[in-house]
Amino acid sequence: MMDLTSLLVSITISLVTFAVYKAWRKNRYWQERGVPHRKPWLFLGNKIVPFLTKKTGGELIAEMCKEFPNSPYIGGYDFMKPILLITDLDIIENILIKDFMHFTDRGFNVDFKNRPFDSNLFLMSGKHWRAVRHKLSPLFTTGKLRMMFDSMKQCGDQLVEQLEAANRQEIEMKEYLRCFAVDVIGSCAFGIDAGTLANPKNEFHKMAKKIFKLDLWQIIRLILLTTFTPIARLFNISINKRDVRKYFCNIIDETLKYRRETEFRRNDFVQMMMQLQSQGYVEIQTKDPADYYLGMEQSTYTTWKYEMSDEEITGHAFTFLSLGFDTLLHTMLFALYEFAKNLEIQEKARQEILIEMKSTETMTYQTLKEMTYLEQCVKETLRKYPPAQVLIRVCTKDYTLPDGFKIQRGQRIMIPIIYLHVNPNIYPEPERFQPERFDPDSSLHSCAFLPFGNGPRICIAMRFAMLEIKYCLAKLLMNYRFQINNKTKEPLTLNPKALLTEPNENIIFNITKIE
Ligand code: HEM
Repeated sequence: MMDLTSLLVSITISLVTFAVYKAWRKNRYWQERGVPHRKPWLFLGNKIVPFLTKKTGGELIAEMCKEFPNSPYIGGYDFMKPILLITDLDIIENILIKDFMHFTDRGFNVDFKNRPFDSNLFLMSGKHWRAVRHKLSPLFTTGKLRMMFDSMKQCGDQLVEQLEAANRQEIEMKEYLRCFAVDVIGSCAFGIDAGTLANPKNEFHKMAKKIFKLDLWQIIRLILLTTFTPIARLFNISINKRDVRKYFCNIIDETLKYRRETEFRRNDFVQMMMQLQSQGYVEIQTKDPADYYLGMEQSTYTTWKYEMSDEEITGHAFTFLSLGFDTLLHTMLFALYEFAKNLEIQEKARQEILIEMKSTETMTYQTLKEMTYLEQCVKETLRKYPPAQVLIRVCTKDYTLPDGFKIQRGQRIMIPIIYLHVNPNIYPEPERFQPERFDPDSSLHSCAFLPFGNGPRICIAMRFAMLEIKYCLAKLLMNYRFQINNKTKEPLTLNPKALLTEPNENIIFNITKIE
């Protein structure tokens, strides 16, 4: 009779053999469909955790795309999940814009019903996303941006005051820019004076910095949420760190309570969301109760009512906060770096700013709008250093590509922004910083420049982000000249441990005050 040890050994061997066979079968997915792909590793797919390499996840994906320059789409494996990478601009346009109804979601599976504090437009799907997007879009109209501009200006004045107080010629701008961005979003999202420019060591700044800090547990959480979604749901995994969420939720709760009790009003996201909440529910007409609004072939309509709760307001305010500084801070930092490397471009941008400022006492929303060359410089920065390196979609309704290839419902799609933005066929000499690429009369494909995505799921805060970046750069260029200090280690590389694009090296500037 077989003893217990032999039994356990045979069971283990059988299980391992079965797992290896399953992984091997999965790894043949693209081969069986005739889609060009790089050979995956067993269980790990193509994405060897960026921690083990010196490249970011996006750079690894771009390398794969470069291997097949003539293919409009490429197969890849995220662990054992097949992903389809799209590189052809016309197909991208169809997916993001024209045939959006087949690709409405990003494929996260977050349980918002039981975790309203995790409410995050980026992660939402289907009818829930549509209702919330509809509710939140009015937060970013021109009128609202003009109102927020005043808060930005106060922070800009403080930024220059702090730089003057530091009175240094050799400076790392990163922490100053972070404090500026944290104070702006603190003011615009919650209506509070976060005070980080005045006191960079305060708790608000400490917690804000932690949001995007990738530790091992955060990486595991992200892998579970993106690749093993049923497990994430089963264990009620949250994308946010517990202490960070608790800290900011308390602030927002207190703000809501205070405003209700005192009827105090302020032009910020919290206030605007309270107003939207008091306007009542959004009614969404959907055709198929099983597949919500994607079931276009169904003939019966159903109505779904969506109302925003206090917990959701907190969740959205927290989302705005978390997305509202790392993206902006690094774009401003990379822009200053490029200005410091390209002194003629820096001077041209400064002259434009000074000319626009001649006819006005202080900088206004309108003056900033007239600074078109500065805007081109920001766009060129976002081309070279897109904060998000890929766009994500999931196929929500079966779809056929122009060549007859069928994308099945549930298929995950990635659009490698980081590859498109340095493709020499789209942008000749991609390494050069050349704001002229974005001249108003240049004819770029609608999906060649995607730092904010495109289509109905484009970044909801794009105009807010552009406004803040332009304002901060204009304020700095008016007051200082920037050059690279030779202690900066070049060429710059990207930090493989960061979720968003950021430099691995400390960028040190020599700054000179303009009298
Ligand atoms: C330079 C700054 C920023 C960049 C480059 C950026 C980029 C992006 C990108 C690439 C997406 C996905 C778009 C798509 O899938 O098509 C996105 C979505 C989003 N962004 Fe931004 N973003 C920036 C700043 C901000 C700020 C400041 C906020 C909030 C105040 C914000 C809030 C959001 C939200 C809520 C979404 C989800 C939209 C939806 O799914 O409907 N972003 N952003």
